[in-house]
Amino acid sequence: MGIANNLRLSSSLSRILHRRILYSSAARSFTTSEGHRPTIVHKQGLDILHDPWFNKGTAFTMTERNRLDLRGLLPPNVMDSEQQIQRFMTDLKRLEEQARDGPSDPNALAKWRILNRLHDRNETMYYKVLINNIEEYAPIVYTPTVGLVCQNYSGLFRRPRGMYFSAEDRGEMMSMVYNWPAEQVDMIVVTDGSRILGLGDLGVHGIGIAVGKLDLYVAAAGINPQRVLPVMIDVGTNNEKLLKDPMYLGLQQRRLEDDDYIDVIDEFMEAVYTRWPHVIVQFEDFQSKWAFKLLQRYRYTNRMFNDDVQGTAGVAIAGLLGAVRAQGRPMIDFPKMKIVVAGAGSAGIGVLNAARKTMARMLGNTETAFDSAQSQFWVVDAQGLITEGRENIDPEAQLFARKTKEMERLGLKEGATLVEVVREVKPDVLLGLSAVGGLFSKEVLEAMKGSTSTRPAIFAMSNPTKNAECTPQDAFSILGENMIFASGSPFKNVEFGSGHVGHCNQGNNMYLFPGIGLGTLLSGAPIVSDGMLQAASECLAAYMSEEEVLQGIIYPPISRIRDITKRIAAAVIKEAIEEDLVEGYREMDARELQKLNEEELMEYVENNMWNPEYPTLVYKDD
Ligand SMILES: NC(=O)c1ccc[n+]([C@@H]2O[C@H](COP(=O)([O-])OP(=O)(O)OC[C@H]3O[C@@H](n4cnc5c(N)ncnc54)[C@H](O)[C@@H]3O)[C@@H](O)[C@H]2O)c1
Ligand SMILES: O=C(O)C[C@H](O)C(=O)O
Ligand SMILES: [Mg+2]
Repeated sequence: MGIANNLRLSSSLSRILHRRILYSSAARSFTTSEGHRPTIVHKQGLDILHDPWFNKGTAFTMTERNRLDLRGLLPPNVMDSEQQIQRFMTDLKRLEEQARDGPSDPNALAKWRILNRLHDRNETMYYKVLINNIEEYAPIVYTPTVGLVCQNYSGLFRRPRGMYFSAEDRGEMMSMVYNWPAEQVDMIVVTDGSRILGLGDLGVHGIGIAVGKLDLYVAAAGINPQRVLPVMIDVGTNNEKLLKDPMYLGLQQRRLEDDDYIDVIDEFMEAVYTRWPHVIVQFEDFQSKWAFKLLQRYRYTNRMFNDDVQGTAGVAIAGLLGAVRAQGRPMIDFPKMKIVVAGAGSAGIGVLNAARKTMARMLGNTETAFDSAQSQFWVVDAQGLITEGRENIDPEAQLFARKTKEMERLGLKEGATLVEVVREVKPDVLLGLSAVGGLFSKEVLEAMKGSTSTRPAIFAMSNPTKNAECTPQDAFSILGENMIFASGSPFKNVEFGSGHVGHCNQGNNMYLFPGIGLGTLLSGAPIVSDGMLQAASECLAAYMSEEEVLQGIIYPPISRIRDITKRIAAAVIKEAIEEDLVEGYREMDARELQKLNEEELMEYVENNMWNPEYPTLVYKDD
């Protein structure tokens, strides 16, 4: 704190000095190093970016950014006004093209723009619109449209939202963090843009994901929008197109690696926790090689979690338990399920680890229980079935490598194809987190007909829509009305004509992360423990009634997201109390929190959720 305060003092001192120089030089018609007579402004930071008279957006020079406390509030690439206009015009023209050959909803981007403009003008109204119409607009501000937004970000960028820390800012982050105007920040969603949905490395344009996730934090969890902060850490990009694109908004250099990379993330973490010691940091869409390492690095000392690894795991477990119940079987039959997983990245491995632990717990947590649980999974990645025969196997996937001898008995070899695996294993569940659209081809789905389950389940969890492993139409048409279907992106239910409906569940981590964040915040727990994550997942699993699961409805509709989030937050707090992790929040201290019964806990959560209502404003000069 001491260092931060000193930095802060010295940065305010330099601001005053700058101002003096500006004033006196203006009085003497002094010219700047840029050769122009300066315009005196009485604003700094976000105030100047939000003022159409003075705002220059990405054209603020580095000198001006330093002088006006703008560092970190804009993407790092400085552009001249010609480049800015070119970027704007390219985007304007693209709108016409999108109307012709755009995504399934040709108006999705136009809707995003209109909502985004409302967000800039009137935050209360924006969230009221979003909450009241969540079913219609979640797919615009969140998945899948948010993916398209990130892909088109250089054209869509207008007013910055959130903070940018780049590799060029090393050594400066501790002071830059004070450029953010809010004294309190509860929730940060941070990405390095390296794996945006299933769209790959989108570099600095990945900031859209952090913005979209935080929109759900406000809409679903009632986190105060004045206390959320989307963050992009720009360590470069390995996307060849972006490296050459003159319109790219980020650093045009290859990604930092090894210790250089870790140093940047460490510096960012130190800066934000110094200014806001109680903030929760959600890591989002980091490529898997960093997702796991960073999670291990910070999870035991910081209030943080990785949504793709841990949030996805919880949502998948809840859905898998739903699929067991949908067969009319009790949840404790879960360890008998045979599960084929396509994709062994951050999400796939996260799901596998959590599912293995859940099964082992149900079987008594003994060594044999873990062995037996492990044998329920077959994992296929880009190189096919993972066995012990795999060379250079990822350490995270090692646990799930199948024994060569056992596989030979099934006629399967190292690297066997997905269709071969499905044909031989006859799994209850086929779950995709591969980011490969259409991976569950006709052939694979035909092979699933051999499933030994009375209600086979397909989880096509990859995002956005085009990356889904299959559509519900494909799955239901081949596997019949009785199957269970979930997808990461929203799809419409399938009508069978006979009045019967094939229910399309949205298996997306949006059902968990808002409740995990809110519960952690209100408990004051210093870390997000495995138990808290498990409690969140169990709460989601228990949310659906017997009648609903029997109809194949294993996740709630998004219209109920605020209600489920509230319950999940309460379950997370309850678990934190049981683990003696609570430290309280604001006027609710740990001891009082421990005394609350379940009903009071729900009330406590509800009372701390922000609602989009206009407050009465009174002017006070300070
Ligand atoms: N529904 C959700 O809530 C949710 C949550 C997290 C991630 N996701 C989605 O999951 C996908 C993967 O995310 P990730 O972080 O694990 O990505 P990742 O890049 O870390 O992993 C992708 C994995 O898929 C494997 N793969 C590639 N081609 C394959 C093929 N032909 N057959 C089988 N496997 C193949 C790769 O080898 C790798 O193991 C993304 O589309 C992401 O949007 C969805
Ligand atoms: O962002 C989403 O919709 C879910 C998930 O976090 C993903 O990376 O796909
Ligand atoms: Mg994600």
